[in-house]
Amino acid sequence: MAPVNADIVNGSKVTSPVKKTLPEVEDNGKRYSYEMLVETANFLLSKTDVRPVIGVICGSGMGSYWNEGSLAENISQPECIAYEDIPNFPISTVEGHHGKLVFGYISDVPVVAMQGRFHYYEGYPLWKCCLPVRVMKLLGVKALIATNAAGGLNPNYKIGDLMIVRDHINMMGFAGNNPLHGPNDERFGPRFPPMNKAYNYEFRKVAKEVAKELNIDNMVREGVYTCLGGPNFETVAELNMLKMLGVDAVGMSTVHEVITARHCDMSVFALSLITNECVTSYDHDAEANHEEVLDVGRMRQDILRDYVSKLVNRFVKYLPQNP
Ligand SMILES: O=P(O)(O)O[C@@H]1C[C@H](O)[C@@H](CO)O1
Ligand code: HPA
Repeated sequence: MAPVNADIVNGSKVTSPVKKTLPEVEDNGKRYSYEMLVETANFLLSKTDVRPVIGVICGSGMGSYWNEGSLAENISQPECIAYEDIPNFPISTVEGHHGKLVFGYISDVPVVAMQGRFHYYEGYPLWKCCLPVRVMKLLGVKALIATNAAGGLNPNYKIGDLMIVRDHINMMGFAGNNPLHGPNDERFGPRFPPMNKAYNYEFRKVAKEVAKELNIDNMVREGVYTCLGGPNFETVAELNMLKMLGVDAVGMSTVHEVITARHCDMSVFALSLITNECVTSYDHDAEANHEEVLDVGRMRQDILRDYVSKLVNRFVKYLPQNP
């Protein structure tokens, strides 16, 4: 029998979305202490003079790469630090997620942006996916803006719409998989944090006002997001179940980041870009795919950049002041 060529499948060259080999993606039960994250934060503070007050996580195709016109491109005086150069940081493995922290200014507000996030399906445990959120907290960040690409389950949503996240359903948490699972360090937050005000009311109100000012309110919705483990897209039966539960948009991120941010008392705003229609009927031919997700991200990058920039500018006045 001829030896198997790992690069060739069904006669064609494999174009794997994994762009980097993972040295050790498993956590092996090892958790990072508060002191290790302080070390990470101090390393970053020694590399830049920017003292960010807002953190932005760029979702798939939503500034997760450095593209002319993207949200990340709109950061002025940018100082980039690759994840692989940051002590204790994971690395990005997903196509369209660059793997850099960008320090700089949006609308004159000091920010730090993640160009590329970490997903559970990459092999990282949830606490490690959310490690950057805790690092942001230690850097002095007071508010998190998490963006994501998501499938539209609400039948009124169209591809290219933006959904302000009003609330989430933590499906993975129902099965006991939670970023706060394990020993609690009170220096970050309480053992039992509330989640009924996870998505800041003022931020959502302002976001709807800004949508009107930018004349994009016809494409801005507000709804409920859920995160599944991925990496496969959902079955028809799964989507119909989620629809019955009141989910408007389905993705593979954000929920655990928001839980981590709220645990350490950061204010949160989240925005989903509807990149595809969720297929809820067996008669439907369409199949979800990552290329479409990235394409819609590119299609909406100008609107998203302008929207998030204005939001940053307006959110500042709602940030908690130092005691
Ligand atoms: O990082 P986000 O949540 O924006 O990425 C979504 C979920 C998967 O990673 C990917 C699927 O295309 O897009
Ligand atoms: N399902 C899950 N995650 C996604 C989708 C989807 O349809 N689109 C973009 N990310």
